[in-house]
Order: sequence, then structure tokens, then C-alpha cells
Amino acid sequence: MTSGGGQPTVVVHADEQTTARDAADRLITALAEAQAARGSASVVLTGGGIGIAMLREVAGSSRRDEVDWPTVEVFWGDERFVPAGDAERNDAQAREALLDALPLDPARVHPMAASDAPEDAGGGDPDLAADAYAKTLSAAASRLGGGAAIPAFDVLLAGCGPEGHVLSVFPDSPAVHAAAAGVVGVRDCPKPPPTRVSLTLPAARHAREVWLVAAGGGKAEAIARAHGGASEVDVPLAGLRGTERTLWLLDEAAAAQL
Ligand SMILES: O=C1O[C@H](COP(=O)(O)O)[C@@H](O)[C@H](O)[C@H]1O
Repeated sequence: MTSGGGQPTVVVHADEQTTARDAADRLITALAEAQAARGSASVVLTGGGIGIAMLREVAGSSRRDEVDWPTVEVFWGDERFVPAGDAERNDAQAREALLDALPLDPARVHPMAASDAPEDAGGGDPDLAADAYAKTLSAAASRLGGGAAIPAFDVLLAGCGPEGHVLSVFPDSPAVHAAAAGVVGVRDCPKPPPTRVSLTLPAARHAREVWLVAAGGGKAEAIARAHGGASEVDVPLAGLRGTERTLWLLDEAAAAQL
């Protein structure tokens, strides 16, 4: 196990499905342990292929009921700024894969605003959506502990792109230069859809545990560069770490250049 500032602990599995299954198993354990230790648990979800695959694994797990789901707080690390229910939205995909099947308390599920939300809820402009989510996080921080503005999330899940983006923080973009722990509107993303909302890297670093879950040879170079000491401006993955643990769950193809 490695502390927040150091190198990540790397666990390599044979393939994507095994990686997703292990991530799901670990998430169930981490949430149940957080509830036992602190009486509550919080998770920051990610989108992406394996991010959603691991949620399906939680849904199908025989250990699913080890978690007291009504008291779990659910957040997102980034969101695609498209209308509510759009299949591109990370929250829509997460609901379909897992959340709709759980007895969650809707008041503890915190999606980012959709593009068609009312303006006072963050609709119409990703910067307004970012401001609205920052308020959501600040209110949660006073309930869950952490800084004044960002909760100390128990687990923050992240995928990564082939160029090393995490959340919706892309290399050498305005978001990666954001020094404050907060939420930003993101425009002109190289990966569609181009408009998004994202936690900044300093905000993600408030999480106790940060887990990268990644599969496929397309990610191998970025993962190796982050592991090898690249700057977070060049490879945002390099700046993603937790205060207590940074864990990379990879398949063999994603780990091939380590
Ligand atoms: O656009 C996004 O991409 C990343 C990675 O997705 P993948 O399909 O290449 O695994 C994801 O982590 C992020 O949440 C999402 O918005």
C-alpha cells in the first residue's frame, strides 16, 4: 500500500472483465468498511467503458447487500453536458448499470446538472453547472468531513483516456491548469461530447482513496508515462492521487508498458 503522495499500488489482471470484477469487489468492501468505521460512505463515480462495466459487476455481485446502500452518498467526478437522460451522460449510464437497482436515498445521489436543467440549477452553461456542483460539494463536505469546500470522499473512481485524461481534465487544457480544489466547466474537449463539467485534480485529491480502473493497450503509454513521472499538465493521470491510497487496477494490456 502506498500513501497519497507516492507511487500508486498497481494490481494487474488478465483482462477487462476480471479487472472490472475485482474493482467491484473492492468497492463493496471499501464502502462496507467505511460504514463500519464512520457510519457513512461516499463514492465518486466515473464514466467510460470499464467504469460502467464495474458497476454492472457490483449489480451482479453476491456481496452487494454487504453495503447499507440507503446511507451511501454518490457523486460524479465528471459529466458530459448534454440533456438529462441522454445516453452519453455518465449518470444515465450509471443508473442503468447499477443505481436503479439499489435502495439508494435520492437525497444522497448527487448528479451534475444536465444542459437542459433550469438555469438556477446549472442548466444552459457548463460554468453554471460547475458552480452548482461546487455548492453541492460544499454542503456535503460539512456533513461528511473534509475541507470547507470538498468532502473527503471514501473512494473516487476514475478511468483514463489514451492521452492520459482523467475525469474531464485533458492534457494542457484550462482544466488541468486549475489550481483550486473545485469544479470547472470544460469546453472544446478533444473527446466528444465537447462540453463537460469536471472536478479539478486538486478536488479529486481530497478523496481518501483514488482508484484508476483501466483496460486496453490504448491506455498503456499514458499509464506508463504517468507512472514514470510525467507532469500532470502533460498526462493528467499523473496528478490523480488519494490522501490515503492511490490504487491502479489494470488489465495486462493497459499495464504492458510499465
Ligand atoms: O469521457 C470519459 O472518458 C473516461 C475514460 O473512458 P473510457 O471509455 O476510455 O474508459 C472516463 O473516465 C470519463 O469519466 C468519461 O467522461
